Amino acid sequence: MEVVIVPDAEAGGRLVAEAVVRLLGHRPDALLGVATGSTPLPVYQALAATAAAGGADLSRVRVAQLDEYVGLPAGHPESYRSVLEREVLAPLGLGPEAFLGPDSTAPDVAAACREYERALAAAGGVDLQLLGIGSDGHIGFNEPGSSLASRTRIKTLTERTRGDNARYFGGDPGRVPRHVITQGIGTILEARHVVLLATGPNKADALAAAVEGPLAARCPASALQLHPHATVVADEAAASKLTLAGYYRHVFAGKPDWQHL
Ligand SMILES: N[C@@H]1[C@@H](O)[C@H](O)[C@@H](COP(=O)(O)O)O[C@@H]1O
Repeated sequence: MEVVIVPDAEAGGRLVAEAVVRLLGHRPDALLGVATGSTPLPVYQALAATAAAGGADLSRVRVAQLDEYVGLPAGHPESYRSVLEREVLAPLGLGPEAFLGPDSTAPDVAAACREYERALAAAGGVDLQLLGIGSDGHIGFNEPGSSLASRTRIKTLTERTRGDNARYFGGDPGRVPRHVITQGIGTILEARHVVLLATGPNKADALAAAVEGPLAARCPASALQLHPHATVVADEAAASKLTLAGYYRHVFAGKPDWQHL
């Protein structure tokens, strides 16, 4: 796992956007796995700015959803599909044909999860998966205790995650859906490159457990230790509890020009 410590969220966004642009240079129709939450926003903003300046052709890129609430009506402004339409598809100039996601309003949600797995495989798999990290170490909506081999399925949110996400529901954790669909940890690990972003002091404990703790279902993000091409991009605050931070900085500072993220 490569750990890159950046001065702030914007610098992290630029770095990851550069990796996406490089990927699109040799795979213009790459399938980009996109996460919601506040953390990846600087990536989407940097990508949109690069495209607007003529530095990237996003016309053929495709995006795949990581997770979704269950129980919100189609088109609800806080459904992750709506969020991704606002924060990713619209700024990148992509239409609905570029989008892959599970149907969380299907009468048979379990079948919709299986169907989404099939759709991801039929699309050739995810080339680069962007991830944030929950304060409890979750990735996607794989809460602590999730099987490290799990596939796309229904999960129940912890009260902590409902509390963290209450800010999108008028501050009321009771309005945050209890159930969600998430790509499984096994699904996420099939992406060819996984990039986890972490910013802010409230991610420091989770990030330390993910990067330097034991591989354990207790911290779902620790599963990235198994991935052959995983990159962690963290700001100083999120990286503040990494005991090997000095080594990570040393590695990145001495990285050969030809070796990209
Ligand atoms: N399901 C999402 C995750 O994909 C995201 O990583 C996490 C952190 O969000 P934020 O980046 O806003 O801290 O929130 C939600 O629970």
